Formats: sequence, C-alpha cells, structure tokens
Amino acid sequence: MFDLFRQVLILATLVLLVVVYFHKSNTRRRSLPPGPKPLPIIGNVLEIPTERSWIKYAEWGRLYGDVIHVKALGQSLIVLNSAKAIFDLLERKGGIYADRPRVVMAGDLVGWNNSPFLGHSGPRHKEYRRLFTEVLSARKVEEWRPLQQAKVIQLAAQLMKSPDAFRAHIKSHVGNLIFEISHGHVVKDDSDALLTVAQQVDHDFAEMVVPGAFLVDVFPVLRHLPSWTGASFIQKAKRYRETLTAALEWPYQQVKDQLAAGTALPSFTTSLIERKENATEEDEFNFKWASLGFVLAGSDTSYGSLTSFVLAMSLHPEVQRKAQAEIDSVVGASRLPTFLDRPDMPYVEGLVREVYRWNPVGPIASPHRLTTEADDVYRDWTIPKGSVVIANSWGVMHNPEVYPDPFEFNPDRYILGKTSDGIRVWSDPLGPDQMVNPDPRKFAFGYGRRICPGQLLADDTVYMGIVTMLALFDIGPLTSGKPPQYTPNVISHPEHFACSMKPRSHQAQDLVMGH
Ligand code: HEM
Repeated sequence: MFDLFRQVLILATLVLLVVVYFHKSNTRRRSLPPGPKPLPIIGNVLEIPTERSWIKYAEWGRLYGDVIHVKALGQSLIVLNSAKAIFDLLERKGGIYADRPRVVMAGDLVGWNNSPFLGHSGPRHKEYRRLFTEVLSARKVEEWRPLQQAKVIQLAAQLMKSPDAFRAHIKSHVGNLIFEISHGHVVKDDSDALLTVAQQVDHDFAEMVVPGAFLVDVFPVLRHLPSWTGASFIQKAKRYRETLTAALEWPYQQVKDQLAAGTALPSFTTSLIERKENATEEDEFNFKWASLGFVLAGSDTSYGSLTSFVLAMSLHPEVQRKAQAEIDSVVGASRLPTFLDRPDMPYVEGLVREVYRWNPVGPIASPHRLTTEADDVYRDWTIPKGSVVIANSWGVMHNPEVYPDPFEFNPDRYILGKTSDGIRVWSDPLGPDQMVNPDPRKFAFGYGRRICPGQLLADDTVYMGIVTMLALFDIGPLTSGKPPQYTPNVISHPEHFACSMKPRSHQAQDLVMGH
C-alpha cells in the first residue's frame, strides 16, 4: 500500500514537472517577439544573412512586424525595424542596451575589446565617451573649421589635377584631416608611416569582422587550441596584434616627443596629455585607444559619405544643377563656400541629409547588447537577457511610410515650407516616432550610449566636402557602365565606379590654384 502510494506520488510529481516545463517554455516562446521559425539547435543560422543583412531584415519587418526575434546557435538576436522601437529600447532604455556583443577573434584574441567601439560597457567605455565629449562638442568642433576649409582646398586642387583618381583623393583628404585633428600629424604623402600602419589596422579589422570569416567566432571554444596546432587564426591573430600595437604606440609616442620638443600642433591627443599632469598607466592606455579610435572610426565613414555623394551626383544631374544654382546665388563665383553659408542653403542642406539617408554608411549602426540580470520586457514581449540588438537604420530610412519614395534621391523632401517672410522652416515637430521625412542624422549616426561621438565633426567634413565639390566641379555622368553596388558589411560604401569630374569654369580653377 505504502509502495503504491509512493509510486503514485512520484508519477504525479513527474507529470507536474513535465506540465510546468512545457507551460514555461510555451509561455516563453509565446512572449518572444515574432520572427522566422527556428530549427532545433541551430535556430535561424541558415537564414541570417551574412551580407547586406539590412535588406533581409527589412523584408522580415514587412512579414513579422517592427520587432523581430531570431536565434543563432542559442544566441537571441532582436532586430528593430522602426524608429519607435529603436528609440524606445536603445535611447530610452539606453543604460541596459549599451553593451557590444562578444567578438572572439577581433575582440578577445587581437585586443579590440579595449577599443571605444567594440569595448564592453563599463567604466573604461564611460571614460572614452568623456574624453570624446570634451573635444567633440559643438564649440570645440567649430575650432577645427579653418583646418577643414584649408584641407578641402587641397582636395579640390588634387581633383583638378587628376579627377579620375577622385576616390583616392577623397580617401587621403579625409585620412589627413582626421589625423591632423586627432594627433596633430601632418601627412606628407601616401607613403607616410603612421598613415600606412593605421590603414593596415583598418584593413585587418574589416577582414576580421566579416561574419563567418573566422570559425573561432562561431565556436568560441576553439580559442583554447594551443599555438603548436598551427591553426591559421592563431597566426593571424598574432600578426594583427603586432600591427595594432604599432598603431597604438607610434602616433602617441610622436605626440609625446613633439610636446617635449615644443613642436606639437594642437590636437585631440595633445589636449588629453596636457590636461592630465600625472597620467597613470591606465590613463595613457585610454588616451592611446581613444586617439586611435578617433582616426579609425572617423576616416572610412566620412570617406563613404563623400564617395556616395559623388555617385549620387553622377546619377542625378538635375539635383546637382539645382544645388549649384543655390550655391551660385548665395556664394557667387568669386569666393568659396564657407560654414557661415550653410543656413542660407536649404537645398544643399537637404542634399547633405539625402546623402546620409540614401545609402547610409552604417546601415545597421553597430550591434548593441542587452545587459541585465533578468530578461527585459517590451510591449508584450520578452527580450531575453544577453540579446544582441540590431537597429536596422537602413530599413527605417527606406520605409515608404517614413520617407515616401525612399529610393529617390530627393533633397526637397526635407523642405517643409516657407514662413511669410520667405525664410524656410526646418523643424521636426513630431519627433522621430511619427514624422514623415525626419532628419536622417537621427538614424545615420547610431543610438543611445553608443551614438557616434564624432557626429558634429563628421557633419562638418561631409558638408564642406559636398559644398566645395558642387561649387567647383560638374560631376558625372558615370563612365563605368551600371551604377555600382555598395559594399555588403557594417560599413558600407560604393564599390568601384568611374565618373567624369570637370571644373565648372576658369574662375573655379583660379579660386583653387590661387590659394
Ligand atoms: C559620416 C561619418 C560618420 C558616420 C556616418 C558615423 C556613424 C557611426 C555609427 C552608425 C556608429 C555606431 C553607433 C551605434 O552603435 O549605435 C558610430 C560609432 C562611433 N563613431 Fe562614428 N560615424 C562617422 C564619423 C565619425 C568620426 C569623424 C569620428 C571621430 C571621432 C567617429 C567616432 C566614432 C566612435 C568612437 C564610435 C564608437 C562609439 C561607441 O561605441 O561608444 N565617427 N559612428
């Protein structure tokens, strides 16, 4: 009798456990945001795109809604396809969505975990942000405007000499400008040792973060393989680390030497060193990373926007002519445009915004990660702790409900109307949640505690490059056949293309060559 009672009790307990288990897992499954059905164990790995993921994410958005859950080998991925969801999570709850996902090869093995952009949220990342804020505020950025203006004339001179090499000229222009602002380093030519090492590091980094490039990122346990196995990722990690160390040390040491010799030019790095009298080892570690981060994060991105602009002008002569007419009426032909002209040129302003939106340099910003002890809750859904969160900025900027006819390049979309005294009105009255044609800079520069700290500086570089090229050159048409594709990864710019670029007049040539 006692035995029977015990057996019934055990059976009942088992049944209860099974019921509770299924109830729990059902509740969980029900409460996750919708998304494509995962396969057992591997989840949605086979469906998650490794290239131009933003296009697939937008497609999923139309099928499942603006918040999507997908799973890859046990890792939850949340894709946000609307401004509302992005701002609700990454901005309003920014404190818990500020981390970056773990990247084994670039982060753990090569050392990019210490960088401002891949580094985890925490005291060091806060310190980087503080250092950037000090030198990249609106007031500080204005101090670099004379340099921006001087450098853009050098760019124009190069473009007049060899217009076919416009991509190379834009690349050196942006690289030189950023290096001078970051380290006071004046790049003499393309063989410059500091520029070369920074470019090599940039190249290595791009290679490492291509999804699936290294198996160790898919199976982190491989990182424990001993070096005698000769695994190629171990050799590569060593080589990448050595170049990275050089890029961190050389430019920083040069600034220190120049400061000691009294020859240092004003720069981000000089101001960091000068402000802290007895810098500790930890301080210096942070200064080196912040300075290198400045160079790396600033160059390729601004380059991407400016080449995208050249492509847009090659494809849209009518937009170009309208912008040039505005510049001619505000600036005239006897001087070059300045920063002071910007508020008087709403069409050019719209054109700059359209460059950010049309083919954004950061189509999915950079992945964020949720760090909480427990799952988060959004609307009726559970967002599992540790989720990687992707803001599909491209998706928002190509949603016809937010930007009607999103594939058109139309600067007029931002011009809302004129007041009675003829001054054009620029306003975003409803905020990013509801507005039609909101300022795309809200999406192009990322979000929350990871928002691009160089936004104002970048916007000056992009505006100055665009307005100067428009004032001086007739750009286009394409001479390389079909419009190019854009590169398929996190930083996206036009692949190779060629176009005509001719000075607009003799006066334009004199303005540049006379400087
Ligand atoms: C047109 C030019 C630029 C564009 C479109 C751009 C865009 C972005 C985007 C989308 C992010 C990711 C934000 C996120 O994860 O939510 C980012 C991060 C970052 N950007 Fe920029 N950026 C540009 C230029 C610059 C410049 C000139 C600097 C120089 C200081 C810079 C420094 C950084 C840094 C350090 C981060 C990492 C921030 C962090 O993780 O806390 N960027 N940028």
